[in-house]
Parts: sequence; structure tokens; C-alpha cells
Amino acid sequence: MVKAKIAVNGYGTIGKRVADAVQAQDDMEIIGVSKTKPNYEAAVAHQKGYDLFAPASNSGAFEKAGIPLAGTIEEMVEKADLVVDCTPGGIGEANKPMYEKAGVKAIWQGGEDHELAGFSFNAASNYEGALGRDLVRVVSCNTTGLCRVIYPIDRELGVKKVRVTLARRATDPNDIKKGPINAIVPDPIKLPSHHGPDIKSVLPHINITTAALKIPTTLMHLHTVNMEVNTDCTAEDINRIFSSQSRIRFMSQGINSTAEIIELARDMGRPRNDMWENCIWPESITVHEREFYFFQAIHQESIVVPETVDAIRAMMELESDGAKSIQKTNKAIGL
Ligand SMILES: NC(=O)C1=CN([C@@H]2O[C@H](COP(=O)(O)OP(=O)(O)OC[C@H]3O[C@@H](n4cnc5c(N)ncnc54)[C@H](O)[C@@H]3O)[C@@H](O)[C@H]2O)C=CC1
Ligand SMILES: O=C(OP(=O)(O)O)[C@H](O)COP(=O)(O)O
Repeated sequence: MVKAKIAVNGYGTIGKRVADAVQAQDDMEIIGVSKTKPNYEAAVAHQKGYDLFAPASNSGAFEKAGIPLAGTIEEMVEKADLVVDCTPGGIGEANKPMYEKAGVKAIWQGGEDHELAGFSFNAASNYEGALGRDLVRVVSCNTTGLCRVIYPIDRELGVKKVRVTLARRATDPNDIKKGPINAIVPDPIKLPSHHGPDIKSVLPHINITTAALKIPTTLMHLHTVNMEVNTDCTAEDINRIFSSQSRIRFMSQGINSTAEIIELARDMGRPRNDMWENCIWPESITVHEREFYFFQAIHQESIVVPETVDAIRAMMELESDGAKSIQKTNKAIGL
């Protein structure tokens, strides 16, 4: 089988995980990853066998550091069928002309606006809409986590409205630049947070409002979700619907915190302690009339990774059935 040629532009928190997940599939392969600076991540990418590309202006720094380059970012893009842009939020937009010039398909992550790609993706919610597309945005980690629960509930019970409060991790574990250290920050102060409008970019008919806070932790986000549905239901019904989703995992056996979820991922031998699934506490599912509540935790560093693989498969038309792609992706990465 000829594999789809995938490049990762921006080998950071998301990019390195996307590269490994793509490489684990049998219908796509990584032809290169890019770094701007010759740091430890660049060295590890090289050790792993990835061809490394960098801006032409920085090639001297790589040479000095003894990290071999395979070429410039432009040359990497030319070689690819599809580029996954994993540069920091707001940076990826400037790369659009380069992708268009090379005639390659492109995926951006949730730090970019919906309008950049014109199509926002979540595998369970709208896989078929991405078939054959040239440009797609995979929505952010929190938005992905919300789409995964809203879509199946809407399909089975009809969603009347959703209200979510998100406690967002302040920054990623490797990031020494950002805080807060000793504060809880309404972020943004003006409601709604971007997550509600982003959900509507995937599921336009959902009535949703979101409020978000940043808290001094790096491990995971935690959502308090409140949904009103159009059909009478019990906690068992909600539990059954969530149980049918392969990317939802129930938390039990003494797991009462995000810290223990990460320890579980470590104990399971997950790469980089990644928890690709939404982590829902079934005990928290509480139904009152047609309204219910629950808590879920979201591992921000990894949740969008399987979705990105599915987005590639849809755009490259390697599989027309979303459910089959989800299954294939899960199996290859060990989910
Ligand atoms: N970290 C997270 O929790 C999540 C991030 N996202 C989104 O994923 C995207 C990437 O975020 P992260 O991986 O966290 O960022 P990051 O800062 O960890 O990694 C970005 C990488 O891009 C490189 N880079 C910077 N400028 C570049 C340029 N002009 N050309 C090529 N490479 C460049 C950096 O050196 C770094 O290796 C953003 O849109 C973000 O909003 C989505 C879900 C979760
Ligand atoms: O996509 C994410 O969060 P989000 O869904 O709250 O935008 C990631 O955790 C990145 O968030 P950041 O913009 O705080 O680094």
C-alpha cells in the first residue's frame, strides 16, 4: 500500500505526539518534522529517525549543535501530501500561503481560528464532512472533549442546552514561562470562553455557553458539564451512551483526581503518560428531570492526537467511514 506522506510543522507538545501516532498507522507515514531551534526535542526527533527540517536562517545553529538537517521547512512541505501544522496558536496562520504554493493539504490545531481552514473537525461528530478536504482545523483539547460527549447524547436524546464550567490547567508540564503560580484566573473574564463558539463550529445547532478559569496545575483540565436533553432519561441511560464511545474512559477504583489519572496512564505504560480518552467519573452523573451533570477530566497534551490522525485519514480519503477510522487509529496507538 502506498502510504500518505505526512509532515509535522512544529515538533512541540502536540507535534511530537502527532508524529508518533501517524508513524504507528499502516496507511500514512511521517516524511519529516520541523523545529526552529536545535534543542533537546530536535535531538530526540533525530534519534527517533525522523528527518528534521528547519528554517533556512537557522541551519547554521543546527550544524553547530551537531544535529543533521534534511532541508528547509519549505522543502519538507514540498515533499508532503499533507502538513499537520502544530506551531503555537496564532503562528500557523502565516504558513497558509506556503502550503497553498506547494499544493499540499493542511491541518491546523485549535489555537487557530475556524475561518483559517473553514472546517472544524471532531472525529465522532463530523468525520464525513472532512472527506477529501484540503484544509481542516482540529478543534482544541477542551472543545474536542466536549464534542465527544455532546455528539452521542444529542444523537440519542436530543440536546436542548449545554452549560459548562472549565477549570483549565494553567500551562503544560514542560512550560516554565507561564503561570499562574498562586492564583485562579477567570480566562477570559468576558463570557463565553472560546469553547462554546468552537463547539458550534463543529455542531452548529447546539445551544451552549461556556465559562473558563485557569488554575495552578499542569496535568489536566476538568469540566463540570450540565446538559438538558429533550427525552426522559436516567443516569444508567447516560452511562450506557458514554460506554458506547471508545474515546471515553470511566474513572473508578479509587481514582479521585487528575493526579491519579496521570498515574494510571503511567502504570498502563502509555507513551508520555498520555490519556487520549475523556475521563468521566460515572458516580458524578446526576440526573434531575431532563437535566444532568457530570465531571470529566481532559488530558490536554494528547486528546487531539487521535482526532488529528482521523482528520488526515478523512482528508486523504483513506477511509470513508468515520467509525472505522476511529477504530483503526485507536488500535494502532494502543487505545
Ligand atoms: N498544548 C496543549 O495543551 C494543546 C495545544 N493545542 C494547540 O496545538 C497547537 C500547538 O500547541 P503546542 O504543541 O502546545 O505548542 P508548543 O509550543 O509546545 O510547540 C510548538 C512548536 O512549534 C515550533 N515553532 C514555533 N514557531 C514555528 C514556526 N514559525 N515554524 C515551525 N515551527 C515553529 C516550536 O519550536 C515548537 O516546537 C496550538 O494551536 C495549540 O493551541 C491543542 C490542544 C492542546
Ligand atoms: O487547546 C487547549 O486549551 P483550550 O481548549 O482551553 O483552548 C490547550 O490546552 C492549549 O491551551 P493554552 O492556549 O492555554 O496553551
